[in-house]
Amino acid sequence: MIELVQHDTPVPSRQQHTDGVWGTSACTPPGAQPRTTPLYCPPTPPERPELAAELNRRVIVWMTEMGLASEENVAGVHDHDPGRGITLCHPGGDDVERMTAATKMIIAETVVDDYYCETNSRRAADDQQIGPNLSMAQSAIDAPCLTGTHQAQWDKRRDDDPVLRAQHDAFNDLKRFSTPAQARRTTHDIAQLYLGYNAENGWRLINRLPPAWQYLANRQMNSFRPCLALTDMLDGYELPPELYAHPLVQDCTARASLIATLHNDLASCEREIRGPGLPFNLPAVIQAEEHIPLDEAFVKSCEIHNELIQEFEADTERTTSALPDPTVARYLTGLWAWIAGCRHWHFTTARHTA
Ligand SMILES: CC(C)=CCC/C(C)=C(\C)COP(=O)(O)OP(=O)(O)O
Ligand SMILES: [Mg+2]
Repeated sequence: MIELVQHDTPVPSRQQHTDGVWGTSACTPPGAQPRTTPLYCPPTPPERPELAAELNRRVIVWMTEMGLASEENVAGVHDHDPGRGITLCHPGGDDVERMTAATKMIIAETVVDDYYCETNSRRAADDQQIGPNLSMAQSAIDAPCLTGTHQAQWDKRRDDDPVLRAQHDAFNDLKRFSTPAQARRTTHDIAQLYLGYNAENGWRLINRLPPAWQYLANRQMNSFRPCLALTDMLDGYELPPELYAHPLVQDCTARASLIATLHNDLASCEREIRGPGLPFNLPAVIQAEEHIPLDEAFVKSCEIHNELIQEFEADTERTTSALPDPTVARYLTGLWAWIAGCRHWHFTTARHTA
């Protein structure tokens, strides 16, 4: 039985006034203490700052080799602090090489989002290449088998693009520590991730946010699943393919991935609502669907998170009862650890609190 504790989470009070001026909303009278709402999660894991700094140092060196170490991107690494994220989400992890490979994957998957999908300075406002770009990003980790001439053309295209080169190189590094089945897991999860990226773009093109049910179904794919599913590789064991593919384990992995990604939604929602383009996070979706203030939508989002985590408790108990193999319990403990670390990482990293 996992211990869940109440993490009092600050409720955003900022919301746009009718004249577009940001300020303290009427919900929080000046001088009042910020409102909080409970988020139920396992306890916060320990910090390992030296290891986190070493992982960040290593990935910045790697980004330089990939041609991705612009001043903005390096500053972004320090704000995002993926090295700290990996140490928090893998509290038992002690293999620096494996943890570096996992940190590279976070960078690689984030740059695909930043360069090919998000509304920002890296992407032309009229860019319509998300589909072809995501197809190439997937090919960079799931190589096409072409004729010699075409293969050479694809290899050159991949190597000429820092984003594609980063996918290819990070995945090759990950494969050094993965069984073929674990590597195939990652390939599949990232293809799903790109489906999620593409769906967001579809809503961006029509400038509409989806209803909450549809947003959450997509967020389960547009999620940290490629990271959570590395938990056995990082700890140097393998959940056997037939157990990983078991529907009960699949349900646990999917639900844990959604829960962890909602931590991103909650922690980043104010920044995203203030930023350019449609804000893709659960509070913004609920606010738009139910026509309620941001703070109420945020509280409802936390209630959905808490309901999901209760479901996840039931999922894991059902799964360990049905599948008594100790490797299953070890894997599920890794999913819980990812949830615990992800919450703390997101609510304390500069990327979301600045
Ligand atoms: C590292 C990884 C597998 C990410 C996949 C899902 C993803 C892009 C996020 C969880 C980030 O969410 P978002 O697009 O909201 O970005 P911010 O970090 O909030 O800017
Ligand atoms: Mg976000």
